Amino acid sequence: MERKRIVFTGGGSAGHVTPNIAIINEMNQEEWQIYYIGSKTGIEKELIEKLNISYYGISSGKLRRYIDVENIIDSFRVMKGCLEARSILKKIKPCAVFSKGGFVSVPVIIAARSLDIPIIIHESDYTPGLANRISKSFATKVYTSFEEAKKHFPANKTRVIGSPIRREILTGSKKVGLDFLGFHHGLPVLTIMGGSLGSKIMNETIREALPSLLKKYQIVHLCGKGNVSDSLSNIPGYKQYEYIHEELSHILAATEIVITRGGSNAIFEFLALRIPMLIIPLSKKQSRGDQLLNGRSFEAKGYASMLEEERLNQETFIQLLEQVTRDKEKIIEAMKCQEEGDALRILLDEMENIASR
Ligand SMILES: CC(=O)N[C@H]1[C@@H](OP(=O)(O)OP(=O)(O)OC[C@H]2O[C@@H](n3ccc(=O)[nH]c3=O)[C@H](O)[C@@H]2O)O[C@H](CO)[C@@H](O)[C@@H]1O
Repeated sequence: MERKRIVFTGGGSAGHVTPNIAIINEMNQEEWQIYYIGSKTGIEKELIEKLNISYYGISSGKLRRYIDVENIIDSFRVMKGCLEARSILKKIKPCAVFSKGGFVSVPVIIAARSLDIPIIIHESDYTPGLANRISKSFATKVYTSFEEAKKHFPANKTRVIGSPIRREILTGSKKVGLDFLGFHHGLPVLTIMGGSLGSKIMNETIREALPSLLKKYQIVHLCGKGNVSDSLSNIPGYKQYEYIHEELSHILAATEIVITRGGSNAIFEFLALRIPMLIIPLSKKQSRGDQLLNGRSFEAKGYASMLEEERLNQETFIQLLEQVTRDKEKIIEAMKCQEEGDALRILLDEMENIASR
């Protein structure tokens, strides 16, 4: 029997790829032939090629919210990407394109639309990114993680489902995590995730606070590419990694508190794992402010405390961390009251649905 064909797209940072990985890992490859269209050099290429599925790299331009001469060059790259995506899609003839957003998805969506291929998009953030704002009118179906994001999309084709989380993230072992880290049971584990790309300001603040933090915690620091500090590599109770792959589930199973950027996928994973969070969102100066809104929403629901980057210093950081440590049980109780949907199942059913039409 011929396999059903589907194309995934999304990239630029891991947050636009890990939900795709969650779905791909659940699809039976004897029934589905899965393809991925991403950029030629982005993180999606590295993460997807590990899965052993066909990967196509296309030209793509950065989508900027400000005026820049680079925008002219990038608009040509996007046009080139559209033509490349169109010829790939014509060859594959998929039953649908699933997009997680990020700038590389735009040419793929435009090409899919021009070929009348059904398009499903998922928006992870409180407000849509530029790519999904462009894509929304072309989409057949839109899914969102946040209830509050729904109003930005056409009501008749939008559904709130939460975040599709990699199942393996939820099945880690504390013992394996502690063994991997070389940590003991005596002090709680604090994990720091500065977003999939790391965060300079978070890295600096944490490293300055290390002497006092290490009296109370064992620390895992996911610090982003090129940010491992050799001078700190032999400190007992402190482990740094640029990016963690398979071991993440075990590290999180061993984690008591997490300090994180406000990236949607990460915070939904911590919520599902009931790990209390201190969220330090990317500021409005460096982004459209989506992480601030994500963080505020989680704080209002009692899942986290939030510290805005402008207020971040040693004192506020330690104070807020102590607050989360004190409120840990209360936060976990609030997390347990969250209505649990199965976003992954809903998306898999949707794909079966489209393929059977
Ligand atoms: C700078 C930027 O544009 N950030 C955006 C990006 O964040 P970013 O790419 O940081 O994405 P998220 O925080 O949403 O997700 C990161 C993903 O990477 C995984 N992970 C991370 C570190 C690691 O060592 N190993 C690992 O597997 C996490 O478990 C998670 O699944 O996409 C998010 C979702 O649209 C947005 O909310 C963010 O604003």
